[in-house]
Amino acid sequence: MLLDFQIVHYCTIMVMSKCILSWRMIRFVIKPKSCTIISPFVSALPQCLAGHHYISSSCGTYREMKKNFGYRVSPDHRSNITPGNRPESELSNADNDSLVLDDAQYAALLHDAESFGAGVVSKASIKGGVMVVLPWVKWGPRQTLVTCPERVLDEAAALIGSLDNVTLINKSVVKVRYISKSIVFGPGQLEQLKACVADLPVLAALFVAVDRLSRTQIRTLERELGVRVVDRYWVVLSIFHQHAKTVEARMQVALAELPYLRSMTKLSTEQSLIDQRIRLLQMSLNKLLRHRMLVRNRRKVSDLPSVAVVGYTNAGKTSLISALCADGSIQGRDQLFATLDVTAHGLSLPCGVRCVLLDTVGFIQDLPTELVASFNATLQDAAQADVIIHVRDLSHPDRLLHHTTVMAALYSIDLPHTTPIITLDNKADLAPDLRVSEAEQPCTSFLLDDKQYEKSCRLKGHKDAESHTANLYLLHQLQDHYSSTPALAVSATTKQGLVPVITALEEQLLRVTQRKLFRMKLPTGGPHLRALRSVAGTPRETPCPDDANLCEVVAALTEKQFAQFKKLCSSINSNS
Ligand SMILES: Nc1nc2c(ncn2[C@@H]2O[C@H](COP(=O)(O)OP(=O)(O)OP(=O)(O)O)[C@@H](O)[C@H]2O)c(=O)[nH]1
Ligand SMILES: [Mg+2]
Repeated sequence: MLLDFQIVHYCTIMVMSKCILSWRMIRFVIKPKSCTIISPFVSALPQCLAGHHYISSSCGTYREMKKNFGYRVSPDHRSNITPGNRPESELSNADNDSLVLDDAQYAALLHDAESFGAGVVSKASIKGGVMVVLPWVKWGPRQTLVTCPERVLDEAAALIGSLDNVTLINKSVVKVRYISKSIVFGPGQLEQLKACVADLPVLAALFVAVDRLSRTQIRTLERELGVRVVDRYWVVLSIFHQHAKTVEARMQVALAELPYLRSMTKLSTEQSLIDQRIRLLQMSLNKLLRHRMLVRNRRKVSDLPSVAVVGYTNAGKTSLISALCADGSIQGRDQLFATLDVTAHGLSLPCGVRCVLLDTVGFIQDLPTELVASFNATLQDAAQADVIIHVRDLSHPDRLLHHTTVMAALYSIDLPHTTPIITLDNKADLAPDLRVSEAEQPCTSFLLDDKQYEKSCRLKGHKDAESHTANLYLLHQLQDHYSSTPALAVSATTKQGLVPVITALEEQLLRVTQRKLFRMKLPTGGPHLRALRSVAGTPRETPCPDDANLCEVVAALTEKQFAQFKKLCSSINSNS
């Protein structure tokens, strides 16, 4: 989990630039050893939900949701789902779309996919005490200045803390000069580790906190130390296993597991069996991808904007959604990757526009590309969101690294540079002195466009530079980017700073959906008001203080909706 030079270089290129490079091109050009995972994003939202406030709890039966959203709601939310009141006409419209999988096809797909990708890591799960060792490269191009070993070690320990049935019994940093393909620690360090392991008789496994260990490295360490050795990829996969509730999430985890298992076996029969399972699983996922795309297109027609809430794991995404939607049933948890199944939550903005907040899986630094690739089906949904809310943990000492990781992940999914990103510094209650003065600043940023990218390509020269100087230079670039990104200070716990967030969200949604705010006075309960409701959902209505028969209405309308409303009004006027 070292943020080595390559990664820093990669992140910086991403942060300072990007957009004309696709993810594949970036991999080709700079060969990052690892990257960041963003996970199930869903933006498939049906028109029929426009009249509901909380999508996760009141948008129809579970079956209907699955059919119309293109994904399942988290099981935690199932009990909250009550029969909805979708008009029949909308149901049949949706069902007529023969390209979208129907309920039975969808269930069959998920059933097959689940059996192709039946848990692998879970079979070899560990129970008991775990010791964490972080090999830290102290000098050279692989050195990182963005974070420090203690903080990286803390994150590794937090990963262990997020696993059920496992307890952390020891953690330490071992400074190394380099990590070779077969050797992680030098002979002296290995001897020290042996002594340490011998002193811990209850030890179930040793977690070597690097993103990925080779089969040879694992074998050598296990032989020398006499204890099971796992790497960061394995630990994250195990957390995913334990936290993934829906079949879709499990499918994607399985797709990440199988190549891992393949790399750990030498037997060709086992390898070909795994290859076959990967192919079948990939086919199922491709079908799911196509299905999602169709449902997403349908959503575009439905005019219900989506907002992807993204951020580093444990930054407070779920808690923020809970605070914004005032929904106590959504609970954040102090665990890494607590959210692994995407859920959608309806939010009514003061202007009357409804949008959907998508709670997503957190990002984390240094995860191998296979894990990212396996989540491709849902990554694409993130790129389609109308607005991104980036939640940062202001109280975290590694906030610069977290910010970089998330930005790199957003670039990697080819997020259009026109998509507004509202950055929030959450947990401001824990760090009251930071960023407070910046609350008044504009709070939206965008990814850089192609021209800006080209301009920033001067970074090329730094490959040749002295590694430490280059690392320092890159660190400064990252710091500049971090501090120049406008952000709003909030606290999901104390609800401080939520009003500016709503205002910023409203402003961006009106802009991206090309709506304008109209204020008018209409007769209370009259046909004009009904006409407005029929085109604009639920506009904001308040009784008029100077006339009891009128109400003041604020509605956000597109040009098309406004023309419709005008037409309806003229026919009402001509009839009366
Ligand atoms: N003090 C404080 N704690 C917060 C705040 N927001 C979230 N937390 C806590 O931070 C922890 C993580 O919150 P979550 O909402 O689960 O974070 P997340 O980003 O959804 O995490 P993952 O789903 O695991 O990626 C929980 O213990 C929350 O109670 C905040 O504003 N202030
Ligand atoms: Mg969460």
